[in-house]
Amino acid sequence: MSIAFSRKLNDYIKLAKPRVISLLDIAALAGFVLGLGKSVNIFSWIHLLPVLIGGSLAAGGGMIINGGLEIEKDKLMKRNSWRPTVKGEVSKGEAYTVGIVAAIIGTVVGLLDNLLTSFFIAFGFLVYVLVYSIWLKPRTWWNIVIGGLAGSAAAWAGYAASSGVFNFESLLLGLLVFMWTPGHFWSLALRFKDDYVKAEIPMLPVLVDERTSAKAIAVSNILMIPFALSLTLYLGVIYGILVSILSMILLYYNFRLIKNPNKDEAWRSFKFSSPYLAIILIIAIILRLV
Ligand code: HEM
Ligand SMILES: CC(C)=CCC/C(C)=C/CC/C(C)=C/COP(=O)(O)OP(=O)(O)O
Repeated sequence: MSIAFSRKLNDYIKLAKPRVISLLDIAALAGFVLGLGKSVNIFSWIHLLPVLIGGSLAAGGGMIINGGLEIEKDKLMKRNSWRPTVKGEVSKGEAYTVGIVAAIIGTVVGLLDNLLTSFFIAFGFLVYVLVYSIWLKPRTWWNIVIGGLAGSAAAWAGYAASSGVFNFESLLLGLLVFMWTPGHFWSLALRFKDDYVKAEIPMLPVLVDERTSAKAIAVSNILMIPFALSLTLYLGVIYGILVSILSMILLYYNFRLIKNPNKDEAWRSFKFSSPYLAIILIIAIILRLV
C-alpha cells in the first residue's frame, strides 16, 4: 500500500472517530443479542457481521462528513484543531464523497441481514448528518437531545439484524441510548465550553452558567436511569441491581460536578459516561447469553 494511500486512510479513520464507533457497535451487539430470543445456534450469529460492518461504515461516514461540514468551526476549536480537515489534508469535497460512499456501502451491507436493519443504519446516518449536524447543531441547544436518536438507531439496527423486528424491548434499548446521550455530551461541552463559545455553537453549556449546566447533566441522567432499569423486565433482577450500582456512581460524579462545576469535574463526568453505557450493554449481553 503506498505511503500516500495509507496516510489518507489513516486520516479518514481518525475523522471517523473509532472510539465512538466501538461503543455504537457495542450498542448494536447488545441489540443483536437481545433480539436473538431463546433459540440460539451457530447460524444465528451469521447476521452479526453485516450490521456491525454496515453500521460502522455508515457511522464513520457520517462523522467524516461532519468533519467536512465543520472545517471553519473546527479551526476555532482547540479540541478539534488536529483534524486532517482543519490541517488541509482532507478537503471538504473529499470528506463528503468518502462519507457518502461509506454510508451507501454500509446501508447496502445492512441489506445482507434484512431491510429493517438497512433502514435503521440509513436512519442513524441521516439523523446524525441531516437532523443533527446540518439542521440543529448550529441553531439550538436541543441539537444533542434530538441528535441522540442517531445513537438509538445503532441499537435498533442490531436488534433488527437478529430478530427482523422492532418491538418494545428494542424500543427500550434505543431509548436508553437516547436518554444517555445528553448527559454524555453536555459534560464534554461543559469541559470544552470555551471552544463552543468561540465556534458559536449553541450547546446548552454555552447558553447557561456552569452550575445550571451541571444540574442539567444530573437531571438528564436521573431521567435516563429508569430507562436503563426498564430492561430489568427482560433481563432479571441481577441486571437491575448492577445497573443501580453503576447509576449511583454516575450520579456521584454528577453531584460532584454540581458542587464544583469546573473543567476537571466535567471531564470526570464525561469520561465515566461511556464506560457507564458500555458496562450496562455488556451486562445485558452476558445475562441474555448465560
Ligand atoms: C448525537 C449524539 C452525540 C454527540 C453530539 C456526541 C459527541 C461526542 C463528542 C464531541 C465526543 C468527543 C469526540 C472526540 O473529540 O474524539 C464524543 C466522544 C465519545 N462518544 Fe459521543 N456523542 C454522541 C452520541 C454518542 C453515542 C450514541 C455513542 C455510543 C453509543 C457515543 C460514544 C462516544 C464515545 C465512546 C466517545 C469517546 C469517549 C472518550 O474519549 O472517553 N457518543 N462524543
Ligand atoms: C446506525 C448509525 C449509522 C448511527 C450513527 C450514530 C452516530 C454517527 C453518532 C455520532 C455520535 C457523535 C460522537 C457525534 C459527534 O458529535 P459532533 O460531530 O458534534 O462532534 P465534534 O464536536 O467532534 O464535531
